[in-house]
Amino acid sequence: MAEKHGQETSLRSITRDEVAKNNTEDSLWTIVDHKVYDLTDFLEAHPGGNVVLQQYAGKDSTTAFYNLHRHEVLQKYADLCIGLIEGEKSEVVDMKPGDLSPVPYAEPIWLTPAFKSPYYKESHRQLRRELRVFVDEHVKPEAQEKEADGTYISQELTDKMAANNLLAMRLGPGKHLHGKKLLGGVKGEEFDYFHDLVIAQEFVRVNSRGFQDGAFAGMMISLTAIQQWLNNDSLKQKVTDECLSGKKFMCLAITEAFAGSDVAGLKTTAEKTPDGKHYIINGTKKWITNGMFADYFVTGCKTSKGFSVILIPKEGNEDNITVKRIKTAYSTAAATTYIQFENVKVPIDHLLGREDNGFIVIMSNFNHERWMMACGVTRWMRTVTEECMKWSNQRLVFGKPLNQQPVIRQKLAKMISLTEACQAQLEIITYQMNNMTYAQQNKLLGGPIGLLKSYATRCAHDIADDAVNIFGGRGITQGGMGKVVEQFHRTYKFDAILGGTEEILADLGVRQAMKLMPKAML
Ligand code: HEM
Repeated sequence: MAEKHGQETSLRSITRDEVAKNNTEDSLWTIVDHKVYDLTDFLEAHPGGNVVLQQYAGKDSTTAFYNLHRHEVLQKYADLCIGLIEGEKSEVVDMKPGDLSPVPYAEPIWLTPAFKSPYYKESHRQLRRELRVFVDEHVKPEAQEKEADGTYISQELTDKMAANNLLAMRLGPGKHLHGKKLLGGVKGEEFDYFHDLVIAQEFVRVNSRGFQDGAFAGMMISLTAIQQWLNNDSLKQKVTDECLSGKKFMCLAITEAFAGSDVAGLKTTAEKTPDGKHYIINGTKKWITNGMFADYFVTGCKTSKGFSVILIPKEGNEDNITVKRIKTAYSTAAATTYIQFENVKVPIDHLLGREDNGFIVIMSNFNHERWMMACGVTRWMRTVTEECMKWSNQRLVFGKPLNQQPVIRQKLAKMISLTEACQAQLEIITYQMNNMTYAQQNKLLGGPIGLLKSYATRCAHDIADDAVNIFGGRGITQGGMGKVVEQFHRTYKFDAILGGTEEILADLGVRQAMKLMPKAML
């Protein structure tokens, strides 16, 4: 059996003449990137069939191979490699866990050699370095498996993330991190919104949209509200500990079949019992991410004079809560759920904030959620741009690489520019977040963050569109060369809808600006 791909020094040296002699189905060798692969026993198993392999028997198939396969195929089938061509060295970049991509624009400017940024300190760089290794080694393999089979994050991975305080870091900066030592040796106290940005963008690199949302998004957008608004301190501590240690899962249950962004139109009711000690909750919720396996539901309800947010534990209410899976455009790994609450009884100290004042609870929570989505979709856009840069470089059309066509270069220029513009705007806003109190952020950043998310998802729309055209049939095929582009094109709309639609957020940005308008005349 051959050594793992990349360990060239231990590979046997083989001449091209020797390879040429192994050109029958009884012994079929081929050369890819100066390495020799024995495909004799792979002929029948090859997904592209045996005929194409026979056409390259004994020959160098490097160009043909990269015209049709991702490099990861060679990493997966490393055992087929039997040697290295004498006097030659492989040239294709063999990425290891944690590596930065050498493709231009595949990394943000602050991670590009020789470029500088005023925003990132050594601790951001250290966190990113260690986190990328963690994500590549532990999260990516499971994410891709679950994305494909539609099942949920494993307890083993959840535990690993909890042990490294990764669940806690998803909530952003705050007291919940104080006293903790984080990846890269970062102290919990120094964790700021740029660390938060690093976390958000590195996780997106698993390229598994459904899994990513199912595993992390629900808790990220609901536990923050518990921290800020739940009045019962011991309950707050208990729930926070359970969720951040990965023992329990939480989701945010606001939207219904009846209303999404229009919170006033919600129909789930919470009525007080005659003794005033409990709420009785009745109603339904729709599109609730990770609701299938949630232990806690942070739920929007109509109360006597308005809208309130209440924490509903599943424990004790098992017979009164039903969950049904909703199939959406993304993988069922997201655990998107239709929920019914039927006479669910919870003590009144499970209320967040004040009764009938739930609007502020939801609104104050939105800034971080929307900013986080802008971090994510911007990073996705970058990954898709990288895919297009690579593909147009290796794909041969009309006898030359695709990127020799000016029309393709125009598309790449647009993709790069849109991605860099979003990242730049994101970093400017992140810097403001770092220098404002929570109250100032609520007052001043709702509009700018709304405009940022709305613009980023519009850019995602354009990038998805161009990327599919660059990839052709592969851009609409799950698996193989176009798999990342296909997934992005299928799922980028989630960012345009979740957490406030593109239109509502654009409008919010302008309305907030209008409120600040002085009596200035032309
Ligand atoms: C080390 C050698 C090779 C391995 C391990 C390999 C493996 C694979 C795998 C896993 C696929 C499934 C699609 C994907 O995941 O990308 C595939 C598809 C395919 N392979 Fe190979 N392959 C090898 C060499 C070749 C060669 C030399 C040719 C000849 C040109 C070839 C032609 C094809 C074709 C035509 C497809 C279908 C691609 C498509 O649907 O777009 N393969 N191969």
